[in-house]
Amino acid sequence: MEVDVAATTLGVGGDVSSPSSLSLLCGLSALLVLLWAVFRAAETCWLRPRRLSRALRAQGLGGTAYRFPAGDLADNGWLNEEARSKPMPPCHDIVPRVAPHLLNIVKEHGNVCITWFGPVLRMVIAEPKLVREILSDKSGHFEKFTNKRLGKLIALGLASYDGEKWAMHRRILNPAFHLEKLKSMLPAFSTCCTELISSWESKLAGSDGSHEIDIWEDFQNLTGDVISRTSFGSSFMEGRRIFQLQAEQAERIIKAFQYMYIPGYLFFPTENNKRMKQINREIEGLLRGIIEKRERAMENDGLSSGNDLLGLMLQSNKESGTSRMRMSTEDVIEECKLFYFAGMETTSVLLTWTLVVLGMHPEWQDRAREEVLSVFGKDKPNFDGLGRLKTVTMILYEVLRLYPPAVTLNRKTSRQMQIGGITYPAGVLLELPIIMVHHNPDVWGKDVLEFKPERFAEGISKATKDQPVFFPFGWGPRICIGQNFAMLEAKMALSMILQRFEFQLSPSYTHAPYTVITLHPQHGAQIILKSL
Ligand code: HEM
Repeated sequence: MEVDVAATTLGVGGDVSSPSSLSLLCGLSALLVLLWAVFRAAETCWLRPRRLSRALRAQGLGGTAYRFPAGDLADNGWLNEEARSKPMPPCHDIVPRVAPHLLNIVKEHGNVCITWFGPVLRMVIAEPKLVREILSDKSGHFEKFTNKRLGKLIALGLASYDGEKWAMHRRILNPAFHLEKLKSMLPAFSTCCTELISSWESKLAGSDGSHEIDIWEDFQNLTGDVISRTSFGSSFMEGRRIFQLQAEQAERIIKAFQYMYIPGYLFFPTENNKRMKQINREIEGLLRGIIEKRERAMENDGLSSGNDLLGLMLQSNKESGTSRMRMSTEDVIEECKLFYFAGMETTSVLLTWTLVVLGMHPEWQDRAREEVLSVFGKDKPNFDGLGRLKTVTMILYEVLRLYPPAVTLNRKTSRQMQIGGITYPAGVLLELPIIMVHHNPDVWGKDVLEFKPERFAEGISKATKDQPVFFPFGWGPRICIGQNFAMLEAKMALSMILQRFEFQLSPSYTHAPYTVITLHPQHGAQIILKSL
């Protein structure tokens, strides 16, 4: 009998179901997968970045890897123990502390340069005009870059989509943020602020007339409550639970973030990874419950969708035409998750720095209070009055300039394109350090590091020498959808505080801004409150 040795060895033409052939097939497949994985890793981490780097360097661009201060990157982003323990004077020159890595690179290589985050190549673009050009995105060819797996654990939604999906979501969400709709949410804002004020008043009642308070935590609770009430109306208690879970999730994400350049890291069965997935499941379950309950009420009982963000979003979705032009329940869940992530911490950061800065500059605190009392007296602030607060608006803008909650923004080139005379291949990640643009003396003047709300006396467009380069809420088509919401909330809270209290920084306060996704006060924000 003749045996086809080659066919048998390879399992071709032989009995493929025999154990040895099967294991050979499995072995071959595993080898192919391994080869593919090695190729992908080499392509992503080595070949592609090097190709991009060569193309950019050939045009005269310089750069180096991020040089962090030596030491751990463990629990707070970029600062090591030594840098962390050093208090900084209460000045507003915070870039060396919050973005030393970017400052070093830009100092050495100029406002447009190459850098590396692990194996990932990024372009740092700190040139104000170019940042504006990129955010304006006239060509429509810039994309966001989001780690979709990590994003899913936080929130995907509007902020991470591109192209048609983004346009559809933005169109559906826009009506919920119109000023008229925000006006109807004002009672929710003032209810939450009243709760905060009452808790401060009761602390003061048991004291000798002044009391130290850490506003950082209080403002996070306030803005979390505002999002819960304005998003979910009567279901806001479930909203509160979501907000607690989201807060824990944010901390865990930060822990995971430092390992994210390891391929497949989120699949490792670490304690942190497992808990993040568990939290995400619980949040999604709660949100699905709230959404389905609301949809049932709208369909079966003919109830109106309500004037909260969820109701307005569902209503707008319903009116959006065919199902292809509508969001699915999963999409709505992601958008609700995003409201917390995009809207809670950013606004609490703004309020915190505002009180800290007004503690450093009591003359502006007095001016703001005078204005608030002249518009509202001791009455509850109303929508029209909040729109007339000029000094308060100037103060909030100046705080957003010096302490932008989102320190850097990012984009990706979706195809080859020219920016500032340089040709960028497709797929280049662009890091836009907003904080450096906001602290650039060439556009803001020599007094750039001083707190001078008067630079906004004639609005944003006149605050800088040339075109506006004020980007706390981004710019262009992807400008923050919640900016009016946030400004209204901040004005309401600040007005109610100024009506009742005066405050100064506590001696126990250490000025230590640092970035953990947004710009936090590292050691809290302790102020001393006195009743007026
Ligand atoms: C002081 C408070 C806030 C600040 C500083 C802020 C900042 C920003 C910035 C800088 C962007 C643009 C990101 C980019 O271009 O890459 C953005 C987008 C966004 N923000 Fe805000 N935000 C604030 C409050 C809010 C609130 C209260 C909400 C919702 C309740 C919100 C929801 C969003 C959403 C959904 C986007 C994505 C928009 C899009 O991509 O089309 N933000 N925000």
